[in-house]
Amino acid sequence: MPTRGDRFISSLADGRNVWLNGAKADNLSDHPAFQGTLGTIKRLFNQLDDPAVRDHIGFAPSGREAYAHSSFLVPYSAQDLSKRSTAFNYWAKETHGMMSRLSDYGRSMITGWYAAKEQLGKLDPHFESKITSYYQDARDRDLFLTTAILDPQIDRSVSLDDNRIAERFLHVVRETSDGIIVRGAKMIATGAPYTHDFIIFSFLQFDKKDRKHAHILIVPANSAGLHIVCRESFADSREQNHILSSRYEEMDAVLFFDDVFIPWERVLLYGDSEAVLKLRANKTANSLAFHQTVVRYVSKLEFVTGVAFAIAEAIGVNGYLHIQEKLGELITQVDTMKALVIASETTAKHDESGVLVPEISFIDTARNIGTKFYPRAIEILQQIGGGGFVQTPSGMEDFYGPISKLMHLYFEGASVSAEKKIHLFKLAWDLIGSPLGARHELYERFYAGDPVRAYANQYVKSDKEAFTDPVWKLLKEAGKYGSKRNYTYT
Ligand SMILES: Cc1cc2nc3c(=O)[nH]c(=O)nc-3n(C[C@H](O)[C@H](O)[C@H](O)COP(=O)(O)OP(=O)(O)OC[C@H]3O[C@@H](n4cnc5c(N)ncnc54)[C@H](O)[C@@H]3O)c2cc1C
Repeated sequence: MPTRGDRFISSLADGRNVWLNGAKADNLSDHPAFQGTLGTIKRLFNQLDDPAVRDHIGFAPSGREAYAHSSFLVPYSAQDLSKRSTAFNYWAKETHGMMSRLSDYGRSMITGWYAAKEQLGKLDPHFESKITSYYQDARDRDLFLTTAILDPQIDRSVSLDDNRIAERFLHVVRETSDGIIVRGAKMIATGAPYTHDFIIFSFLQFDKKDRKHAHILIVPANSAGLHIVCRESFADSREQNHILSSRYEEMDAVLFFDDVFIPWERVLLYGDSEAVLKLRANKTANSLAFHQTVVRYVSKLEFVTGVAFAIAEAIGVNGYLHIQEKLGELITQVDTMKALVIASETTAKHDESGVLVPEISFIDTARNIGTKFYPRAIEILQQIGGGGFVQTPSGMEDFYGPISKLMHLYFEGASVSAEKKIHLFKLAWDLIGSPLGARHELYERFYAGDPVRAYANQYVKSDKEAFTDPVWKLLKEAGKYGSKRNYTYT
């Protein structure tokens, strides 16, 4: 009997248009660009049917025997929230924080919209029934989801008032009694080649007149006219040399919508720019989804820290003060991120529908600070390993023969054999110097949106008087008691 993972793999043979290196990639599970990653996902999916671990990752929805992933669990209690967190943490640990879009992010967004359906139902009379049936379908059929939110990077200095932009950003070209037809493009969808459905909306600040661009859609990956255009693959099947690239290449893609039909039941909102902005900003969905990103991030920082410790020990530099200072800095990163996760969970509050929502201000802080932590962590790794990363040969096994003895002699480390040291440095190079490693640094800088505007937004959204009142109060008191001059503050 096929396993859940097998069913996931075979479901991808559904006629989707995945483009790689100028050609259509048909058999994804056998394709060198995808097979390692699909093997990883298959293993994770199978865990949901393994009695030894499934309770860490999933739950049995009422009336069903089969487990669903806990990203579909609507949290009403601290226990539910902790179950979600445990599930995110479990898959993140299994993949060393390197797979950011195992669909638990997209699934959490759908779960949030479903959980807040009564409030959100005010935006559109059909929203509640659409999101309810989609949520149940996605949960019970293990649908793999990802988001594609950004509009194509053509010319960021102009807006929809420019026709060149308006025509290329995703918009509705026709409405029929069965649905809408959309044209345009979206960047970037991580995990796109093996996703079932894309959650599509825009970061644009819409005007009322932008109704054709204002929509929130769920688009099946095999929709006719949809092209999934992948970047160059960073997968490398040489497991010993590229452990991370061989199993965690998530793939990013641009989506071309060449007149794609979307049935009304998958059009969550359309035409009302204000309603779209409200749904997009929904705190319940955003908190549940963003919570996953931060839990995942902790695992990644822990992994980088582990690699840094191992490198420092392997070459005997861990006794130097400045190395210890840098290793200590990595621990402060891990602890800061963990503390923010704990803070977001312990200060969670119930929304109007009784859903227990993690505190988003701590999550925003974690996502923002994370854009600086990861590049710094990689910099520390470089400072610790120095030239060791580029002296590493292809692998000891390639050198069995006349210089084998010399290899063992000269590649030996302070505390490890030459073989172990080479493996460790190759793993670290995959993290800091391979195409996959470079992509990860970019990812952590940008996945949560433009970091500059995200930081600025924390100021814009803040309760400014809570900060400035004590300042004015102190000045007022000082004027009254501490100065001969007569200040008058109003
Ligand atoms: C590896 C990777 C994977 C990703 N995966 C996904 C995904 O799965 N789903 C998804 O939806 N998105 C994904 N993203 C996209 C991500 O959300 C965007 O990269 C991010 O929001 C920044 O947008 P942009 O890349 O279009 O940069 P731009 O908005 O084009 O910004 C480029 C630079 O110009 C500046 N700039 C541009 N416009 C302005 C302005 N108006 N005001 C001030 N400064 C400006 C920015 O500060 C930045 O420095 C991914 C990104 C990366 C790098």
